[in-house]
Amino acid sequence: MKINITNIYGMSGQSTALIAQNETVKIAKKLDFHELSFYFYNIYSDSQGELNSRLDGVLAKLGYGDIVVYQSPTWNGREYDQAFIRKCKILNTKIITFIHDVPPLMFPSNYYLMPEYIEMYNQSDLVIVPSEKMKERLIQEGLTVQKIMIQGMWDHVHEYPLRQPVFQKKLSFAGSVERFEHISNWTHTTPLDIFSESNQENHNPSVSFKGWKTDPELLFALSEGGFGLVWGTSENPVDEADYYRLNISHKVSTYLAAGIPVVVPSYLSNASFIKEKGLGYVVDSLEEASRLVEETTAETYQQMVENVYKVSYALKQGYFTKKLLIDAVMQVLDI
Ligand SMILES: O=c1ccn([C@@H]2O[C@H](COP(=O)(O)OP(=O)(O)O)[C@@H](O)[C@H]2O)c(=O)[nH]1
Repeated sequence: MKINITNIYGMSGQSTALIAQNETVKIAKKLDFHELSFYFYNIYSDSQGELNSRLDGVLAKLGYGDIVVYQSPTWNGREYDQAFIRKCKILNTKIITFIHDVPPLMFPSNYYLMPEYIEMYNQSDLVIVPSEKMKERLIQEGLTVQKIMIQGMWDHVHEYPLRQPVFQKKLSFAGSVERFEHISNWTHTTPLDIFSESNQENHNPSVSFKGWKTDPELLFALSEGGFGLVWGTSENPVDEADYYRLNISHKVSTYLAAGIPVVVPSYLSNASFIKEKGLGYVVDSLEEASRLVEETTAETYQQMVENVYKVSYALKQGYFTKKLLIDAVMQVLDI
């Protein structure tokens, strides 16, 4: 019996979906998982026969009774994922569905697809969901799988030599200004560095655009000091779409892996972890975010950096994912 894990290729290197799946596989390989690779393409250009042959190629190494960790979705459309699951079932594999994103919840226009996604999830022996809130939501939608695990945190694996963060009253935001549009209009006291692709001309003196950085560049720049800001797609939390509350944020892990404390909205699904471990501030508005950073003393900052250091080690080594994957496999094996 082998343990396999799916992966995706062919998307833009700036796609967080691709980064998250690739990173999970990098960690899983350290645990001797075998990779099943999907290419991102327009599946509607395939006939049924072509799609079938393509999947047979992907599954060539899959053995009867193996375990498959299916990183969901493949982003090739539900028909592709459904065909993949059917093939896994023919080989009597045990399926661990690792839900990264739930397309019917991401965009209201896709909500009608929910029954089909729930049906796919229900074929699993175990489901990994990002948060407790997502678990509750999917159960409401009809999820019946008995074994459900909560992911809670992304890892951010790296071995870059970074700096020792220095106390600065500064915030950094690493995320697309197209998606988090309001962030460029930041008007609060604390200066904000934005790491994003952007063609906007910047006339805002409180904001400094740093451009899109590669992973080592980004982590090095963040490690200089200050705080990492996490915020949803709406400036006002009451307007925030449900999805950001159900998911877990990648940038939280990026900041922590760079060694800096974070400022996160109270609706973030893992806000309580940030609070309990003293990794930064949990706030209800951007005004509060700026105010708390302004009020921070050098001693408080140093204490936070020390707290972050321990979590940072775990994230850099991929411990959250390793633990999750090992626990998931043990559970489907009833050990
Ligand atoms: O200059 C940049 C800015 C962002 N990122 C990556 O993009 C992620 C943020 O993606 P997203 O905004 O989708 O994260 P989330 O909304 O989940 O926090 C970060 O964690 C980084 O890994 C990067 O590599 N370079």
